Amino acid sequence: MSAPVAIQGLDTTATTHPGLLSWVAEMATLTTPDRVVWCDGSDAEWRRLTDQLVEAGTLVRLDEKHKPNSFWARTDPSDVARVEERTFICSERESDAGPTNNWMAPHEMKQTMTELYRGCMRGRTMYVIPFCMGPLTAEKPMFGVELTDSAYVVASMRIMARMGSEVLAAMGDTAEFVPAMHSIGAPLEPGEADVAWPCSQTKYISHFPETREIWSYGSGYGGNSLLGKKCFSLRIGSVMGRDEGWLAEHMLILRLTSPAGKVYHITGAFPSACGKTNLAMLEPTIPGWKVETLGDDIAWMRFGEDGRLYAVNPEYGLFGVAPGTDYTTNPNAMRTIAKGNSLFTNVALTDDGDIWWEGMGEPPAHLTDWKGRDWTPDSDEPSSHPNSRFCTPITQCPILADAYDDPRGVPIDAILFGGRRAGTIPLVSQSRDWNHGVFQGATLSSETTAAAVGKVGVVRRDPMAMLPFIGYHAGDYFSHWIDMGKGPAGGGDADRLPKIFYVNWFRRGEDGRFLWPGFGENSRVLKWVVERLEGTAEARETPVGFVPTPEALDTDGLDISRDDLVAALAVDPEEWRAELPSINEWFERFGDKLPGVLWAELDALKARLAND
Ligand SMILES: Nc1nc2c(ncn2[C@@H]2O[C@H](COP(=O)(O)OP(=O)(O)OP(=O)(O)O)[C@@H](O)[C@H]2O)c(=O)[nH]1
Ligand SMILES: O=C([O-])CC(=O)C(=O)O
Ligand SMILES: [Mn+2]
Repeated sequence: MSAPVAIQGLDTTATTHPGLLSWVAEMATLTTPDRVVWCDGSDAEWRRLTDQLVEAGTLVRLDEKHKPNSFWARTDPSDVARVEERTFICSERESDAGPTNNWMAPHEMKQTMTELYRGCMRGRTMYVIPFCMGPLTAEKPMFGVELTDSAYVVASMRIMARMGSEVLAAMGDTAEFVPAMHSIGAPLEPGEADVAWPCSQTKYISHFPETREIWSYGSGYGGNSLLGKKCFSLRIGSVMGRDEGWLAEHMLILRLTSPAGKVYHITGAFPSACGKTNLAMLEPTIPGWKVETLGDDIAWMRFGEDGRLYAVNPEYGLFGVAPGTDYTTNPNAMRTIAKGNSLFTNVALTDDGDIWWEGMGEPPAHLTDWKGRDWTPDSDEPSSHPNSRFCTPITQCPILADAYDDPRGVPIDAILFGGRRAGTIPLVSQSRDWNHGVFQGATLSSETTAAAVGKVGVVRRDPMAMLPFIGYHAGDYFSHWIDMGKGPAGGGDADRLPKIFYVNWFRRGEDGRFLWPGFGENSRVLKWVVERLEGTAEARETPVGFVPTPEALDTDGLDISRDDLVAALAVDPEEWRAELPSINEWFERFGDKLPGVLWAELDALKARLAND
């Protein structure tokens, strides 16, 4: 094809990587932006972009005395969360996408989206964002390049991922990278005035697992547009992990130090808006225990030479749920954002240039709500969208662990699976062994939240909290988990594997109250977990695993009634028997792809419940 008509900035000296140059030229020719800008990740670039976004009305600068170098953003009211219905895994064969994903043939999707992309950046700038998920010092750095016509995406990516000149230089001329194409899908005709949050009603979030490409169209919102996050680190990452023998998971990573100075590392997979950020930054309420943060959303786990599983956080920032975040629930998140350099999306603005959301103490007498309207405590609707977010550098977290930048990661002692369930699931149970833990993960269930478009509060299976993020057939994903239990190259030692636990902070009493106080008090559960690793904590064996006796949990100084504690820990065979048909139905969806060991686990559970 002939060279594109002079698009300013295409003739870059920023890189001599031939594959990158030709891909950028191809996409610029297709989308016809006015200019192409190669992002360097500098402070000057951040200032330029945020000034421009303020000018355009997308951002409002917050008052320096509250939140320095920080901004308030409001999206289009239709563009507020991940769009699972519009998310596709475009593997060559439909059967490789499996029953939990939307599928379209790659050539068909590319044809459809090529027509959408044609001219879609007219009147706009195409930004080229070289990024790296995980430390640049990794043996094999995980490069990606995102092309986008959204300056908001560039600013957010600067917080969420290592990006810019340093990454481009490290890529050299030959590095492999994941091409991640993004457009908001809102071309501007000459003379046409822009809106504050341009986007399209037509949305596609497409993944091509075989060629490891991402094409996103129509949305500017978080998980739909910051393509290093869910799209690369989870959907494409899970495919890489399957092929290369590692795990890409929707997990927080924390370091826990006991009063005796013993160090443990724990990961936790809870569905979106079910407590990962809060647990990752937890402030223990029990004396002498210390938590340090390593990651709040994504963990890449590989075997080390010692046969242990090591976790790395591929991200560089926190994209946290705002409502409910406060000095009483998550003080470390509050301290992180207080340092500024953050973007706040779909929260409320105070009259003196700070942000506010539900759960942050007493509401001020007047606010501007996430839709830009006047808001008072008498208003009918909440001031902030339930999926409103703070986007803030993880390096500002006051309890960030020093191992955060270590490309080897940290050795994992325990994995927690968790969901949001009003009943049935006890506060914590320990799996009998690895395969039983995989069964707990594979049957994890949770009430839906506002993190994805759709009805909230519906119980659904969300295996390993990865339902919307597994980039291939979920049955094969379960097999991969079972195989990981055999250790590196199948020759592992079960003792070196992390132990698996299932938690539920969200069980409710008959009156609808949460039975367990949660947040910082979850340190009591973490304490029990590591005491189980040490073999010192009491548990009773139940049909669903080992559950603490009420005495085994440290409740010193905790304000909880004995009845609530017992109810939080209860395993009611009746409730569990009622759960079995839906587990059976769930497993049947995977046909012969469901590993036999998981059917065996279900049979064993049925047998234990029958005897109970
Ligand atoms: N009752 C109760 N609520 C909690 C607890 N931990 C978190 N929450 C609430 O759950 C919601 C989501 O918490 P987050 O920690 O942001 O969830 P997340 O898993 O990081 O969410 P994503 O960023 O969407 O993946 C917030 O409203 C919290 O206040 C807990 O221990 N108990
Ligand atoms: O992806 C997003 O938009 C936010 C997030 O972390 C999740 O939903 O799990
Ligand atoms: Mn998440």
